[in-house]
Amino acid sequence: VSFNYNADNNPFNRNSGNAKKVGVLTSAVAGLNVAIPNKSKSIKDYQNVYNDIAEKIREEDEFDNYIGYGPILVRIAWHSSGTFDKNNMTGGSFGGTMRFKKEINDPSNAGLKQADEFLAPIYKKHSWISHGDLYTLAGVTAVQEAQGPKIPWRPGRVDQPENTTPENGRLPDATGDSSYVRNYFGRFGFNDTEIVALIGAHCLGKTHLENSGFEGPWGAASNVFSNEFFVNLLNENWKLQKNAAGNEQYDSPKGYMMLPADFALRQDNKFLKLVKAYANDQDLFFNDFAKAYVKLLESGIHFPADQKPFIFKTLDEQE
Ligand code: HEM
Repeated sequence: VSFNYNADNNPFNRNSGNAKKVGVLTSAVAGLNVAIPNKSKSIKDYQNVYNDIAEKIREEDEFDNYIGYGPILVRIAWHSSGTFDKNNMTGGSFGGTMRFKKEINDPSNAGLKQADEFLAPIYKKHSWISHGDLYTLAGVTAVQEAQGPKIPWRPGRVDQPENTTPENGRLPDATGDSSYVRNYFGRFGFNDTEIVALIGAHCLGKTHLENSGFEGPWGAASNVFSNEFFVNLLNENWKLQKNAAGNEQYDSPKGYMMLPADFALRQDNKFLKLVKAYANDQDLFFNDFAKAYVKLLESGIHFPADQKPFIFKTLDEQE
């Protein structure tokens, strides 16, 4: 693959017309955004950002009835990446466009302003970092600090102007069935393993009536990253019922919930096989999740071959 500065001859390049102005290197072949790591920054600088996010998660542990900010940071990292469309190479985490009103006000992003506000002082202190790097690094920090797997992470996303903000409506519909879910993630090029592993992130946090029209947590340990989502999906006694907003969700006697799109993983034989494998083997889940999450956060971005990923230490490992 060769790269050049002239984005104007690439019909798929969303920076067409202003790429020269903002100085972004783009791939003439694939339409990928090329990461430009800040040469004056080392892993130490990014570990400092990681530590500030991690310490703030610890300090503000009362958020959302003591679930804390971890889950909502994982969600903002995923939603800032989840706008990617490989068919026209638009959207994704590269441009940091979640910082603009149009994207943060997408009904699918309801509630994520709280994550943005949480990150504002971190950005103020480390204002050399791009928004795309900050949102994705926050998602990496949150998974690791919740005792999840190590997530190798690469910097170099570059803030893009407001007119590159993708249109609303690119995030998934929680009422979808298994073919909807498979088809939706096909837009990123994800296979069944990647799809099922990614949705296992629903071990974290909860749904909120005021955000999504659904209510309740997926399990008991909402701020610990584990395979509990899969264990509960298989073993709880689920009942489809209408919630207070009039939307159908699956509820269990223990007070857990599943979205129709979560439950779809039980209703398709190929998905179900993976659900069982992850319920039986947390290490397998951690391994597959880490790979798929990296791919999600890097959707639409080309990283130069010599750009080695950073692996951050957790706060516990630094004590
Ligand atoms: C079919 C795909 C998916 C659907 C339909 C879906 C839908 C939802 C919905 C409706 C909520 C509740 C939002 C609220 O009411 O506050 C939610 C929360 C969440 N989602 Fe997903 N999601 C999907 C995939 C993912 C993926 C791929 C990840 C991450 C890798 C993820 C991570 C989370 C997390 C951590 C929360 C909890 C946020 C909190 O506690 O505030 N989800 N999701």
